[in-house]
Amino acid sequence: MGRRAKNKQAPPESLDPKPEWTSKKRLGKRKAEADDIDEKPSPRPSKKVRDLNGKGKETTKMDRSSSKKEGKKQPKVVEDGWEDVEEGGDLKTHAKSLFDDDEDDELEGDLDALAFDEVDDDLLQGPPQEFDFDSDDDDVPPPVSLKSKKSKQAERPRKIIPTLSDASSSVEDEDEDDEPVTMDNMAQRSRKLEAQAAAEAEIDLEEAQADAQLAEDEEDDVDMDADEDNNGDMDVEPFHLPTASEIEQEKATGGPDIQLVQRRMRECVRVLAKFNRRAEKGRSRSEYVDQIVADIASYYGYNEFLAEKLFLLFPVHEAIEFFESNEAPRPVTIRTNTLKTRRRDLAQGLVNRGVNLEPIGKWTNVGLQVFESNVPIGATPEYLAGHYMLQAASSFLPVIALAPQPNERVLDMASAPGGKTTHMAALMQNTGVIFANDANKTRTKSLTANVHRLGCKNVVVCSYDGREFPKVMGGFDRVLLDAPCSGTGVISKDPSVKVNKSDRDFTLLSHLQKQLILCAIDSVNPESKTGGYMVYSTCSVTVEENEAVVDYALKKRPNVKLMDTGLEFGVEGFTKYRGKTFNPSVKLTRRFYPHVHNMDGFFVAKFKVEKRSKALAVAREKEAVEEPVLVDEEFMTDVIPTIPAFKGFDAEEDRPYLEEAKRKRMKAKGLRPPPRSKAAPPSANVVEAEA
Ligand SMILES: C[S@@+](CC[C@H](N)C(=O)[O-])C[C@H]1O[C@@H](n2cnc3c(N)ncnc32)[C@H](O)[C@@H]1O
Repeated sequence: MGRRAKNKQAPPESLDPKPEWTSKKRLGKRKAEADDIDEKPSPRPSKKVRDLNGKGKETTKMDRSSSKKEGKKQPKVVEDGWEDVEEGGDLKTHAKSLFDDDEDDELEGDLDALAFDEVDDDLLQGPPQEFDFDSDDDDVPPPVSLKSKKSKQAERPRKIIPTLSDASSSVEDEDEDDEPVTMDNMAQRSRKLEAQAAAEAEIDLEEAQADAQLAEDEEDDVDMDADEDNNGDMDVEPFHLPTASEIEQEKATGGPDIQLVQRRMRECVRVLAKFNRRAEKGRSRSEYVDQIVADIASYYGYNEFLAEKLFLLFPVHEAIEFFESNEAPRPVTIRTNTLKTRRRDLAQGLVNRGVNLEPIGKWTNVGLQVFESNVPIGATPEYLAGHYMLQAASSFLPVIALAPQPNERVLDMASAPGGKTTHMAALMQNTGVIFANDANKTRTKSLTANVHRLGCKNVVVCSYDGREFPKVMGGFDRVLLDAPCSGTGVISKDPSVKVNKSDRDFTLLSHLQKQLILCAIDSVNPESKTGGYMVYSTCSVTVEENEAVVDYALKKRPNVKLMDTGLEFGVEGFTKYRGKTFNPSVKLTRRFYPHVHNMDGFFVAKFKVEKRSKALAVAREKEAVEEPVLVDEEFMTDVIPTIPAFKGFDAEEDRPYLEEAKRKRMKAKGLRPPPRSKAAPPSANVVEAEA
């Protein structure tokens, strides 16, 4: 679809009130059918996802408000406490004062000069090349106007596992959402939302307690499980996994019925939660896992390989939440370009055009979340004047973690189309120098366009393979490697990821990422007076693109260590994953998930680079050795039992242990061990007695 078409406001969709799940639809084509919108209005409120501003805002907000705000409202501009803050300042302090009532009168620049009374959408869209809608994951403007998101939301499949939080999808919020956000009511609404957040926290606590109670009740409820349906009714047919021939038959008849798949997923979740009690006799855990993965793949339209890879990242119940969240769009967010304006002024200008927006949250002093707009948000005069960048909230994170300082020398190793480069330029107040590199020359065009549009004067654009650094240049105070990745964190934006990634892609990507991360580290000046940092990020959630890459870097470069990212939220990185153990410090990395943080899936790791020295290498090696090593029980026989007051080896005493160890080793190699000698085999009791 061309850009023009993408930006055009979609005509209102008619929503047939026929319940979505009454139709006997077959799976597979569900996402592709245009008439789905008519057929499947969501029968209940969309899932509420906790917003990062801590206000408990819901993604459904856009839906509700969009229908209410048809007229071109021109809210009057008032002094409402949109106190803007210096980029790079103390975020926490500024966050506190974000909605204070003292107004900063000093206006920089005059937006009126740009103000258009009537905005002609088509005119504003202009020729395609004027806008950077390049395919970068982070900085893609909404493909259609905000209003059309409404129909996309309505398309969302019903949740498989309803949670308590769904029930609390607040009715109370609706009154508030009826009202457009204006400069008048913004501070007041913010306070209200914060109160709601507190209430939500309480609800969460109650939910957790209720869950705990439920778990306890389930313990006592042994016999009921077998015949209960999801509503607790006793007379439904007990669930059984389909046999191979039943599956064959399903395939022959065009795939399973959607309701059947839903029920099967629900039941598999239930069984896997308490396998020993609920599984059918003779069925293994892996059979249930295989079934639920196959059903997830067909229900949500993934290839089975990726469905399994993503499924395994989470506890079963949470995995469904993750897949669900990929079906809903993330909030549309913009980043104020503080080189040209202040957030308050930008918000004022956009509100005047009928844009419904709010600050994203306290963790950023430049982000705005757009709920609804009468004008295409990627083509307002403010956009064209470079006052903001359309940018996913998640893509602010690596820049915040890197925290580039004025007058530094910075490398953005994979930078197109420049969302993060231009953010860094703003934090550096257009001082110092940023080398914005991208291997893809074509993509550097949109990077250059953004650099110009946003008025960044400290950026040098270049196009090398990142693996050529630091040979081409090095000695940077800070380096950002926002690595090329599979995009498993941005599936809601690019659903093609669901089917176009194979095992080989992940292997190749992980390999490239490992090469790039070493080059990024080596490009840092360890003697930098102000920095010496490297941030690695991806918009993917897979372990091989994230923790495994970071762990590899730690192993290969003893002169680096992981640091706290400084980000206020996010889930700790994995230190163990499916039999792999990573350096314990990998838990300092941060993961971000759509179903938890209501932003794209993302990963951020921050490294401090020190001077290479032999002593450091030895120290790191020692640290690594001193870490507890998990040994498979199979090999435990090689370990000499710890005996208090150990007085040295006694060959005769140790013989049974050594013999036993030898027997096990031989068995492991498939050899037949010799019969045991007459000496008693070692046992814990013997050791204790001897001790
Ligand atoms: C996730 S995108 C970067 C997004 C960018 N940081 C931003 O915020 O706008 C990854 C980029 O890596 C580039 N890339 C791929 N392989 C590369 C390589 N070997 N060296 C440098 N850049 C590469 C791609 O062209 C792509 O633009």
